[in-house]
Amino acid sequence: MKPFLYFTKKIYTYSGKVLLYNFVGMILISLLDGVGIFLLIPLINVSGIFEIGTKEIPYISFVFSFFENLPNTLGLLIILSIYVMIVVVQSIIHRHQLIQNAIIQQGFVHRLREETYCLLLQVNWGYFITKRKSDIIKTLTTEIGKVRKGTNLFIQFISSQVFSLIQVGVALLLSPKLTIFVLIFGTMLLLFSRYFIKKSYNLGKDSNKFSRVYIAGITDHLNGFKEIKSNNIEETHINWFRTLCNRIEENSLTFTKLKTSSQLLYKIMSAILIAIFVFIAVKMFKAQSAQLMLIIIIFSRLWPTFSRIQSDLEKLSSYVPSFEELINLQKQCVKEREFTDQYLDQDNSFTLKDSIKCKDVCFRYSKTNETYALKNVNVTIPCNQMTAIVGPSGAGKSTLVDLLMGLNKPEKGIVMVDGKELTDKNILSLRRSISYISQDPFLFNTSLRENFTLVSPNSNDGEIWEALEVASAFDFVKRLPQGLDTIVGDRGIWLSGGERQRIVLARALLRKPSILVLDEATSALDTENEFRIQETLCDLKGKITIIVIAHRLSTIKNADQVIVLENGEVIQNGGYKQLENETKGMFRRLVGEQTEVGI
Ligand SMILES: Nc1ncnc2c1ncn2[C@@H]1O[C@H](COP(=O)(O)OP(=O)(O)OP(=O)(O)O)[C@@H](O)[C@H]1O
Repeated sequence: MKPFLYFTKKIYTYSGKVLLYNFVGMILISLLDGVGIFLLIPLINVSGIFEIGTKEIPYISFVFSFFENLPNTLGLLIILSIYVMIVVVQSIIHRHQLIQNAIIQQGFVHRLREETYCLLLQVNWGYFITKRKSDIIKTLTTEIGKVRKGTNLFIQFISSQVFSLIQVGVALLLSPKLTIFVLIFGTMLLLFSRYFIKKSYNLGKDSNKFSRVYIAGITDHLNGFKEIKSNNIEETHINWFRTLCNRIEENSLTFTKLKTSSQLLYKIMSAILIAIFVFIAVKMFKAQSAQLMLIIIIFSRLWPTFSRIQSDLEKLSSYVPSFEELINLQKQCVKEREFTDQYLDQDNSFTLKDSIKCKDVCFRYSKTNETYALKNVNVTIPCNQMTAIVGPSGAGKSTLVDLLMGLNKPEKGIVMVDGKELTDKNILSLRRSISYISQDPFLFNTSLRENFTLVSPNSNDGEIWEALEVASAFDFVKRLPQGLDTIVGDRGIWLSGGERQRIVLARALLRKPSILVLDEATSALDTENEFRIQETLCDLKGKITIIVIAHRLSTIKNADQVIVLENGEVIQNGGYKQLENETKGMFRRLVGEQTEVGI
């Protein structure tokens, strides 16, 4: 119940009074439906199919006697006119209500998507890397869709409960004993149906689990498509897929069986009860036609209500896991939010004037993990110079860079920017002045031009070509038949690794950053292009601050400072030449190894 109230409150906050009008509309439609049914009694009387003694029907018998006193044809015409009017009014309200409902629902789901997506983009990096991307995609697509359906069903459910209450009230006026009898049996059956509701919830949970495994699996397989093809392991993946699809099919069939079983049970119970009741009424209490009519009307209107409640509750229960999943994601995002609103409007005109410093910095990815990724790190990155970070794989190079950019926060120690501690107050300004290129250069699946303008919206073609020139990408882009309009494929797959790296470098430079961070960003370049990039970086020295992580040491020959990391600790720090001359240092060993293998 709680998750539904949570989203109903949200839908009300979004739509306001329109939701209430819609709610009233739904009740009105049901009421008119009820009135239409009651019209049956005078209709039967007037049409002369058979005579119902309407005087025995309490409270409303005067309405029926009004028709009885009219000439037959006139009575019939009036009743049929009222019937047509009711249907027309009901249909108009229904149409209006459906349109309003669609507007509210679409707007609500739009809001919900946007809200969740914004929350997601505001979480801290540490939390994000613990989440599986496919799970997030699933919540943002499938689960939000189910939440929309579930919320709509819940609102309909509540409105039909209001109408049921009105029906019960009318039925109590007409025949209290009979109504109480129906209510007692109905409630007993509803209690009995707890089994079905619980089962539906569990099936809903299973269905969510299967869809999570399904989306995650497909994403993994598509990402590793080349590995699958080149290692000829398609069969293994097809088998995995087949087994999962079988389980999804089974889950869906089990749900249908459950739903139909409960409905079957209700229908059988309802037929047996009506039969018993009519038999007792006719044979033992010699009920008159009007009373019989009442029994049939009350049963036929009230009993399906219980059946509907039961089936709605089952459906709603199957949606609960989706509600829980979305609420959990939103709550986690709020908890893991990187900044509060007050820090989002930071001045973006930051330029590094002195240095970024790490003072006694310690960091580990999880508090439960004993190993620190960085231990007592003390380094200074001077402004407008080139600093290289080197070390064996897993030494902590990327972790250190993430800390310098404020993506990770130190567990102990501080990071200082121009003498001020890096906190929520200045982190965004710092990041706005950084251009970062990762180990795995990423391009959006669109044209080259759009890849530039998405990052730097005000740049024109001239500036883009300039940046391409600086990044040694001018010639190859010029040769492409579509030039800047070339589409690059998923993550830029239609370009070679080296071409991708040069485009990403050009894109980073186009932003005219104050700090340029390259995390293994030139590893795929050939010697000629690497040399040209080295020259570019050399030209940029003195104008911007450059931080380079590189395994290939030739890339960092021009570095002003080299920081050598091992097992999370800084083991050497100094100029390239200085460290090369330290005979016992790791750096000299690394240089030696690379010279030997000719890197
Ligand atoms: N998200 C993470 N969760 C847990 N541990 C991590 C995570 N990322 C990195 N680590 C661990 O932190 C240590 C440092 O990793 P980091 O990526 O900084 O190394 P690196 O020097 O950049 O390595 P490489 O040169 O291979 O990229 C490694 O032991 C790694 O296993």
